[in-house]
Amino acid sequence: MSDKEPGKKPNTAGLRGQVAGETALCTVGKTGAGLTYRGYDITALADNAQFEEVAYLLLRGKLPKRQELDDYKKKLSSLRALPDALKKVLEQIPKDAHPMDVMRTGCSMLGNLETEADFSEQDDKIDRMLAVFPSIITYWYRFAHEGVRIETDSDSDSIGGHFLELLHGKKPNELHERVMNVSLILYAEHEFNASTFTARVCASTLSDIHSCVTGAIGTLRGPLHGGANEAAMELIQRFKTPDEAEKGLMGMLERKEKIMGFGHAIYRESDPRNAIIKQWAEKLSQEVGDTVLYPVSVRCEEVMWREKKLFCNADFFHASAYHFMGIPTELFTPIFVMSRVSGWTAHVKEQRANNRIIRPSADYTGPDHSEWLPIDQRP
Ligand SMILES: CC(=O)SCCNC(=O)CCNC(=O)[C@H](O)C(C)(C)COP(=O)(O)OP(=O)(O)OC[C@H]1O[C@@H](n2cnc3c(N)ncnc32)[C@H](O)[C@@H]1OP(=O)(O)O
Ligand SMILES: O=C([O-])CC(=O)C(=O)O
Repeated sequence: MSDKEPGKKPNTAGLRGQVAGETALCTVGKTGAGLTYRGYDITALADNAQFEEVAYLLLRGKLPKRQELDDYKKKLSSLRALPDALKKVLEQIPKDAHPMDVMRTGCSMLGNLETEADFSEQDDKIDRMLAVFPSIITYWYRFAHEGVRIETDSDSDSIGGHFLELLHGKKPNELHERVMNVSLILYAEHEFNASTFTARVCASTLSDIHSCVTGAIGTLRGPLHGGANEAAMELIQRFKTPDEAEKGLMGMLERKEKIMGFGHAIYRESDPRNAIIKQWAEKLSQEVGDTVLYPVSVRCEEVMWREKKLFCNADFFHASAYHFMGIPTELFTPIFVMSRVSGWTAHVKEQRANNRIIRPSADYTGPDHSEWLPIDQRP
């Protein structure tokens, strides 16, 4: 049922439709605009930009010139090493831990070792997180699963290429590096989504940058938000053919189950990131000779639109795209973190620059007055 029906009171649960602040970073679902970062259309960015260029745009307020981008990438490449104390902590985390919990702990530990003493340090702390997050997740993953202590530098000058190189122990091919770059751009920023709002609430108390990002990681972890890309993978892997997928989805819809990777809190007809990642998923599917996952994903998309007018969000085709590049499913959401840390921290900077503590009100629904009873007289 649409909230827009005449006479129907809008459903504002989940703060839907409420303006909770200002931002110059991003528009989501604005009529005719789709998704923009500082006014740049997401398609133009995904077609032309490097992720580091987009991070610079979000964090420094303008696209870098050639020399500025070269310097920025050099700086990020120089910040990839893990402190020994952080390696020790990562080595304690069990193999069956969720990698998002590893990211959360990794970020928090980094905040203990390299604390932001003063907001004047924020840009350096942010650059460090952008540079070191791929090292945190791949160091833990390969230590926990293969028992190796990897070196965390690589020849790759891009964050996406660097991640793949550390994960697989070899340089990625051009297509994979390109897709990682596009993926990181698509996930970089999305206005007042739940994890970004978490970061801003934390920032509004004048807390430190690692606390803001640690809280945001915890919020992104849930399957209704970033965790949906992993859940989407689990879904599509259940089906061996498109017909099986159709039957399976129809059953799930009948049982009123949530289908992960579909729907959105703000977009109503499509998520502009989907068309972009879908094209790349198709290219990757051809590269690996896949005849199952991509056609199954396409059928899921058709069925969900036909039955419920629900469309794929950014997460759905990311699942098969990442899978085709040999990325383990449980690392999908940490990749989202490696990207969204740019958006989160750009929002923290924006909040700090014009701050008032975020403290909304609640409609009280409890009893009017409760009479105190001593403990042994309580019913
Ligand atoms: C990068 C990202 O974070 S994108 C989001 C990733 N999350 C997912 O993919 C999880 C699956 N999707 C969902 O749970 C939801 O669509 C959300 C959380 C993204 C948005 O939630 P809401 O804003 O509450 O959705 P919305 O108001 O559009 O829901 C309308 C109706 O469609 C249903 N619906 C929405 N998405 C789905 C879905 N994926 N599967 C089945 N039904 C759905 C809702 O249950 C609701 O039904 P109701 O009116 O009977 O209660
Ligand atoms: O905007 C949202 O609610 C969720 C989302 O798509 C994102 O954070 O990328």
